[in-house]
Amino acid sequence: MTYVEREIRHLFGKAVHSYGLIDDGDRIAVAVSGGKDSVALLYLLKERLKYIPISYELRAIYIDLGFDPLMPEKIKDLLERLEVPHDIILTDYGIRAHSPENREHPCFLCARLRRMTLFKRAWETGFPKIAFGHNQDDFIETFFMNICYSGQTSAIVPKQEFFKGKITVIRPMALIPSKRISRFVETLGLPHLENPCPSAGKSSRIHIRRLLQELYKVNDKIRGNVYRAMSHVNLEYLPPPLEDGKGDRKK
Ligand SMILES: Nc1ncnc2c1ncn2[C@@H]1O[C@H](COP(=O)(O)OP(=O)(O)OP(=O)(O)O)[C@@H](O)[C@H]1O
Repeated sequence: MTYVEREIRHLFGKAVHSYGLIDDGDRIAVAVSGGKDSVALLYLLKERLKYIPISYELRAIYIDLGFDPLMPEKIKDLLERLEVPHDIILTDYGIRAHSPENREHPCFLCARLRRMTLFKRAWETGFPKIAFGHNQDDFIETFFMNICYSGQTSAIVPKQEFFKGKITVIRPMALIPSKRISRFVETLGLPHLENPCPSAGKSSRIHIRRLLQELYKVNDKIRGNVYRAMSHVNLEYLPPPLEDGKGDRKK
């Protein structure tokens, strides 16, 4: 086994255990876009079943966004090669998000519609736990995006409940940097597809990504430190909200 394979399996297992992501008997819908992250996620979730004492059921869900008519067939082929039962849902969300009818950023509308459809299908098919392929860089970039563009300290989380616990979202790739996933996918020769979205690689996230890459070049500990900083918050050394009026943080 290569170093990257060992490393990825270790980080994946660490996230699953530390954040309590998977229970015996879970029925997990895996949100698969066909990109490297979600393909690696599906592969790792399936592979783990062979050597862990608990069991769970997997079902992949792909939401086609209407950009490329060949995509659904390509995804079907990919999911058949990975031997995972799947649902392919055809929509025009990507096209609608890029049409003049939409006044907001295409990514906002598209992501919202995609998520709603994913939740609905997962719930209807009896797979109330949904796994997403967000990697460690996605966590960090979202953290900086929210600070820079929304003025709030928040990010995405490894485990989150919706609708009073009816749906649980998990992100088992939380501790794995994007580049390591690419290396893993290439080493194992896992099938994956390019994202056909015209906005892919054009969002304001790219500026943040470039900035962070520069920082990581200076010191490779920065990535891990930023990730840790998201769960080590010292509120006493952060200014209270201005609207509070008393200079105190509400208890
Ligand atoms: N069209 C889709 N259908 C189903 N799930 C999706 C789709 N697009 C994205 N997802 C899910 O949302 C996660 C984050 O989406 P994002 O657009 O940030 O993809 P990404 O970082 O390029 O990941 P990937 O390499 O898996 O495409 C994906 O890893 C996947 O789990």
